[in-house]
Amino acid sequence: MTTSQIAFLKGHGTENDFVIVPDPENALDLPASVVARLCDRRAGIGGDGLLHVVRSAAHPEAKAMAEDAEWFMDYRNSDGSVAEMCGNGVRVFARYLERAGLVEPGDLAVATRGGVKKVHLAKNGDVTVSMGRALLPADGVTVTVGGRAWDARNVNMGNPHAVAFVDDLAHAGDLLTEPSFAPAAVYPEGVNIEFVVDRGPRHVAMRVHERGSGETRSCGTGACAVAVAAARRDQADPARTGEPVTYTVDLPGGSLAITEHPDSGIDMTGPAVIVAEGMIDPAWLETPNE
Ligand SMILES: N[C@@H](CCC[C@H](N)C(=O)O)C(=O)O
Repeated sequence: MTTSQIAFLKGHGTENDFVIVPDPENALDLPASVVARLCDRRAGIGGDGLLHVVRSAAHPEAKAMAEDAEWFMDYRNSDGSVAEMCGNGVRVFARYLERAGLVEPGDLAVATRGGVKKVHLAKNGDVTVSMGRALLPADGVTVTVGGRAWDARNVNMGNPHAVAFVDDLAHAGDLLTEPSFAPAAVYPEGVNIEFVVDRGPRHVAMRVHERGSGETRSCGTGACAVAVAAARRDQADPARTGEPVTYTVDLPGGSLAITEHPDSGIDMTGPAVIVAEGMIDPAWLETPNE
């Protein structure tokens, strides 16, 4: 880690919160241990994850996308692990780019490990991300908490999800530990697990246990996975009906609107807010136990 001052910002999307570290030329060494310390809610800045803001051309994982998207979201979970995609993160990332004057307001593209995502920053503060298509592997998955078990739907939004429809969100328990899932081989890289109840027509509520972060107050890719699973359950698959379908997904931190189109994938709309900016104390960074 470098000893010079490092700028950071803090932001959130429906209370899925992130430490944002601008590093255009990819000059910082951010090992998992440093990310975990920065995301620590008591001894660090605190966040569900970290958004490392790097020019695509300067990052080996993003170089190939540099012509289509100038900026790469190098996303990390709060335990320091790498994830393919973060739906709330990409909205907050776009909000940061606009605020910093690094992109024009309106439409932009962001490179992620899950591919290039098109983003629209609306004047009312909402940000819409085109998330691409969901994959629906046919594996049967069971999620268990306490004595209860549910059949879950395997949905891949670039990152892996298991969606379980439950009678009561309280049945997910305290989510302080990861729910068990089987067979483990379906998710060799781990999984994000969503628990869902119905609230009304095309309206659901969910809780999530995120891989690498624990229970969070929102998960954008999770909300998309839930909307897709609900549409299949409700016989409203746009590829069959030819009509787009929109679900409102309530999460502990707010609501997201998820629209699945017959041929162009999934749009997710919700707020994205920058709440603070500051400098990381280099002395703190250099003394790992403080
Ligand atoms: N909160 C995110 C998802 C972040 C990544 C996830 N924990 C994983 O490891 O796949 C979102 O808003 O999508």
